[in-house]
Amino acid sequence: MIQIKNLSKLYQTKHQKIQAVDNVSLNIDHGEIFGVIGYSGAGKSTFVRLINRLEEPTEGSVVMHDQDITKMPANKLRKKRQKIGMIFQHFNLLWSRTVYDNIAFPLEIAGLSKAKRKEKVLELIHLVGLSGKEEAYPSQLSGGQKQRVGIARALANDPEVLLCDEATSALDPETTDDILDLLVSINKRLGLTIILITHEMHVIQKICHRVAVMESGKVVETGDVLDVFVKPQSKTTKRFVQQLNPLEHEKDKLSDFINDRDDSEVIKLHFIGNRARRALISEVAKKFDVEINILQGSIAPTQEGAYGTLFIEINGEKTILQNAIAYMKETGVEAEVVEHA
Ligand SMILES: Nc1ncnc2c1ncn2[C@@H]1O[C@H](COP(=O)(O)OP(=O)(O)OP(=O)(O)O)[C@@H](O)[C@H]1O
Repeated sequence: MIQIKNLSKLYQTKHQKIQAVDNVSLNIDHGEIFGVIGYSGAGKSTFVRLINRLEEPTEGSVVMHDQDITKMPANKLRKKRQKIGMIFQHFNLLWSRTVYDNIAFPLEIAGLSKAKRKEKVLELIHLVGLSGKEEAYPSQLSGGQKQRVGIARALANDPEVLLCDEATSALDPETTDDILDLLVSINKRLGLTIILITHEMHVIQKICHRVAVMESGKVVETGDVLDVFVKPQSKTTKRFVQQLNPLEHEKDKLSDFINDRDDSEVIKLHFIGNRARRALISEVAKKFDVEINILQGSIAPTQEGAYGTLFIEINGEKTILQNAIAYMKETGVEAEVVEHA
């Protein structure tokens, strides 16, 4: 487990003090994919760099497998860092070295023999799907391939933790998905703990088990990804969740499709996990004397199951309508009545 306690970073420039990370405390479990999301300037990069002490904290501690990283002397820290892999938005590859030599680099530093290096590098190249590209230079690779090299290099010394600093932000959506799939498969195959920072909720939705939302250096919300999606508490989290369903915050757009009769209600349904498979709408329509108009909906897979939202307008006699809504709530599907214009 990684225990982060009261971690803070204050930058003091000539003209101002910036509290980049402000008293952050988190526990990250072994083998989980933990996401940190925030807008630009929230303190995400600083936070992730405090974990491996690329930045020195002003206060607080980072305890990784019972070792306090913040108190380690330089030589011990150097050794420990070999067990903390890191990948970056702009890959940070050595441009004059081939794919093979980039991946071999951390193994050279760790003092592995040439034969051992070769064995490990070829295994990693296979793992990240770059077989055949051993002799290519970074300039001859696509963005996704460059990041695969970055991942292989980060895994060279069998790390306990992989830190990902906006690792997919420079990639197109399709390549982003490929890299995220690769991270999930590495997490499963190697049981590797992954901490990733991002400003995209899609990344959190697709691969994270838990998420922390950062704002002005503080963690304003944290929890299981599905819980945070269904019941976002802070304003910032709500904005991030809306990224997944951009139409949702444009409620006035919905109103174009609403009949808005006296005997109608607009309901937002949240389907979580296996409940997303239930044919709830046809069930309700058969069971109750109501009419249901589907306004809009979306569904997204997460690591903990599917998460879907559906906006419906439901018409019927008042008591029947209330009974139908109560029935939907009883099934465990979150149903909230939406105020509309
Ligand atoms: N070396 C530094 N010296 C002074 N201020 C810094 C330094 N690094 C970061 N900051 C400031 O700390 C705050 C947090 O920056 P940080 O890069 O951690 O945020 P972020 O959430 O990663 O944003 P982005 O996604 O834009 O990189 C910002 O106000 C930034 O200007």
